[in-house]
Amino acid sequence: MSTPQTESKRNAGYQAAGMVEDGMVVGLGTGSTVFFAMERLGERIRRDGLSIAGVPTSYQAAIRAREYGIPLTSLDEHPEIDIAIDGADQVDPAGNLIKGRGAALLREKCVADAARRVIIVVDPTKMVETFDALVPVEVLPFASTSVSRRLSLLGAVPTMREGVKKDGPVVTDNGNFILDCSFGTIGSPRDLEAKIAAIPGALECGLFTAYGEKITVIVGEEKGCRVVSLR
Ligand SMILES: O=C[C@H](O)[C@H](O)[C@H](O)COP(=O)(O)O
Repeated sequence: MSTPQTESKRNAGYQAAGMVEDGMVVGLGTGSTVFFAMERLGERIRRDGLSIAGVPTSYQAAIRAREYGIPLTSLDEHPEIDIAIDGADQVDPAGNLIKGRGAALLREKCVADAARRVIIVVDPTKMVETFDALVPVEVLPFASTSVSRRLSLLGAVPTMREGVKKDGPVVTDNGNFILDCSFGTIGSPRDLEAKIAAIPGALECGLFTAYGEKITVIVGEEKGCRVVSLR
């Protein structure tokens, strides 16, 4: 059943797909919103002969892209990406992001970093003034307890993400665990990202604060969508 939120996601995804040009290498994010962009890209490939290659950020993105007929390539083949389309869990007015609800944050950050332009597609519930969502941290299983302790010292309440229809921890596409960290309200996302990055065994976190200059945020509405100007 289609809900207003689904329509918002669809409108954002379709708008982003319209920004892709012939011949581009496209980063394909993970999650429910970016799937609409992939759906529309698949239509453009079939209907208009659009020629692109996608770099998937997860098994889920790769599987869905194949279903939509989007040819795939890799970050090894294309260490520079023309445009990446991805979702987010929260977006602040400067274009900082929290990502990783789907545990794809590590590859998503590699792709965002490699991309010349990043299009973030969200529904209006994701737009916030200040971050307060859980920050996922991908951790090396060997170091999960020591990383958890260090995160606690930074003020987090870390919880190991558990599988659904699988007992025990979520194992990411990279073979690691996820610690979901509650920090309450986050005053300086950039500082926090840097502090987490300095913990050995914390492989990446879901705070994305380095890409505001190349990010365009498309907020889908029930009817249409708007492009947000970043402050
Ligand atoms: O790991 C998952 C990703 O960061 C997603 O892009 C993010 O969680 C947003 O997903 P959705 O579009 O389903 O809300």
